[in-house]
Amino acid sequence: MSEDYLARIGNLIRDARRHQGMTQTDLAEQLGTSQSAVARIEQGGQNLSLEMLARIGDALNSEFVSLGHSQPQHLRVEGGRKLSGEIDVKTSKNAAVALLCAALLNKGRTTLRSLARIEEVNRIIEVLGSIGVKTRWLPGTSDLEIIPPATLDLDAIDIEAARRTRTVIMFLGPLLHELDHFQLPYAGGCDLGTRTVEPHLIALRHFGLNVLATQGFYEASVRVGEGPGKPIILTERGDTVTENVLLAAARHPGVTVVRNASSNYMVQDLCFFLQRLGVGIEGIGTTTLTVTGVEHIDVDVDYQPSEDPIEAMSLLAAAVVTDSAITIRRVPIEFLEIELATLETMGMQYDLSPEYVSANGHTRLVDLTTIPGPLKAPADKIHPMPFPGLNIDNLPFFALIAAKAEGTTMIHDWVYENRAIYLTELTKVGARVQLLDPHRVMIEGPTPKWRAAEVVCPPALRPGVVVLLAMLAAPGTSVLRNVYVINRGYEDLAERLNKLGARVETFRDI
Ligand SMILES: CC(=O)N[C@H]1[C@@H](OP(=O)(O)OP(=O)(O)OC[C@H]2O[C@@H](n3ccc(=O)[nH]c3=O)[C@H](O)[C@@H]2O)O[C@H](CO)[C@@H](O)[C@@H]1O
Ligand SMILES: C=C(OP(=O)(O)O)C(=O)O
Repeated sequence: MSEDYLARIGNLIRDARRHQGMTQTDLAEQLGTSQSAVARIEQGGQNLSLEMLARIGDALNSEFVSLGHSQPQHLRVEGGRKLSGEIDVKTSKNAAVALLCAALLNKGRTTLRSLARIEEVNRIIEVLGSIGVKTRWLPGTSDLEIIPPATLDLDAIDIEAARRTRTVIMFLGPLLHELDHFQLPYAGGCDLGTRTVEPHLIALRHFGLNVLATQGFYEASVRVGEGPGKPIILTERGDTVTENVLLAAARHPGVTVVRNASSNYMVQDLCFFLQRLGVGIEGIGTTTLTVTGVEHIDVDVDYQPSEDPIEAMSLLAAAVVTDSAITIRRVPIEFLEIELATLETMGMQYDLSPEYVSANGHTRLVDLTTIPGPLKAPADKIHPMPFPGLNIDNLPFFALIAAKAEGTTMIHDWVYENRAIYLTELTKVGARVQLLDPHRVMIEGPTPKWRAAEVVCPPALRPGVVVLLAMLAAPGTSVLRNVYVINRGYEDLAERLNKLGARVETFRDI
C-alpha cells in the first residue's frame, strides 16, 4: 500500500474511533495490541493486512473492507463529448432531509411531493421505519407518504442507517416533544472533518433538552414543558441548527424568537412547510425568525420542496467544463445570484428566461441557458458565506470552473476542515491545483489537457461530483470508484447526464 493510501486509511480509522467515543487505548485493547501501534496506524505509518483492517472495522462498527453482495458502485466515463439539450433541476436534498424530520411533528399524514430519490433520503426513511413511522412511495411517483405511529419506538432505531447521515441530529427538535428520555446514535455523513454539534445542544437547552454524549450515542433527557424565556441567539448561523430550533419551537406553545438564524433555501422550505402545519412563522428570509408554536399537530398535509441550487450549480459546471450550451430548467435563481454574479466577473455568458414560481408557492425559478466562451480567473479569491453569500456547497464547483479559466484563482474554504483538500484530486485528471493549507487551494488555468484517469471517489459529495464532471472533459475512458457519496445527494446523475449526451456507465465489481 502506498504511504498516501495508508495515511488516508489512518485518518478514516481515527475519525471512526473518535466517532465511537473511543480512545486509542480502548481500540488497542479490543485489537489485542498497544496504544502506540494504534497511534502508528492512525498516522499512516503501519502496513495493514486485510485481516487487521476487517478487525478494526468490527471494533469500530465501520466497514473499511467490504465483501459480498453490497459491492460499491463505480462509474465509467467516456469523456471529451459535448453536452446539449435541456435538463430539469430536482428538488433539494437538504430540504428533503429537514422535511422528513419535520414530518415527525405531525400526527396526521404528510405527503412530500417530488422528493429527490437519493441515498440520503433512503437512509432517513430506513431510520424512520425502524422507529415505527410508516412511509411509502406513492405508485409511479416520487411522492412520499409519511404516517407516524401513536408512540415512537426509539429503542429499535436502525443504528447503521442513522450513522450514515448527519440528519439524525435533527431528530432532537421533534423528539423532545414526544419522549422525556431517548438515545440517538452520533450523526455521521460525508467525511468533511469535525463538524459542530454544540450549537444545536446549546440552542435546544432552551426547550429543556439536556444531552450527554456517551460512547457513540447522544443520551437525551427532557424537562417537559420548558420553553425559552428569552430570544435564542444562535452561536453559528448554521442551516441544520436553525432547523432544529424551528422543529423544537413548532410544538412549543408560545412564541420563540431565534436570532442569527440561517435564511438559506432549506430553512425557507422548512418554514413554508411548518406554516402548512399551522405553525406561525414571521421573518422568513431574514436572520430573525419569530415562531408561534402549536402544541398538537394532526393534519393531512401536502408539500413540495423547491429545486436544489447546488444541483443547478453542478449542471452549470458540467456545461462549463465541457464547453457546452445546455438549458438548465427550474433553477432557483434567488439562491444562485452571487454565484452567477461571480461567474459574470469571470466572463461567463448565459441567457435567463422570465421568472416563474416553484411548486412551494414562493421560490423564484428561471431556465438558464449556458453560452460557451473563454473565461478568466477572478481578480479576488472566491470564498463562501452564509446565505445570501456564495453557498459553501457550491464552492467546489468554482475550483472546476477556475481550472477552465485563464489565470490563477484562489479558493478559500474557511468552513470545512477537509473539503478543500479533496479538490487536489482534480490533478489526477490534469488540472493544476495546489493545496496552500487545509483551507485554501490555488488553481492555475486553463488546464492544458484534461486526461482520463482512474480515481477513488473522495469521501465527500461535492468534491466527488467535481471529479466526475472533470472526467466528462477528459477524452478517453475514466473510472470513478465507489460513488455512494454522489448517490447520497444526486438522483440518477449518470443517466441524466447521458440524456444530455454524456457517456457515463455505472458498474460494480463481481
Ligand atoms: C442537511 C444540510 O442542510 N446540510 C447543509 C448544512 O449542514 P449543517 O447545518 O449541518 O452544517 P454545519 O453545522 O456542520 O456547518 C458547517 C460548518 O460551518 C461552520 N459554521 C457554520 C455557520 C457559521 O455561522 N459559522 C461556522 O463556523 C460549522 O462550525 C461547521 O464546521 O449546512 C452546511 C453549510 O452551509 C452545508 O454544507 C450542508 O449541505
Ligand atoms: C455537506 C453536504 O451535506 P451534509 O450536511 O448532508 O453532509 C453537502 O450537501 O454537500
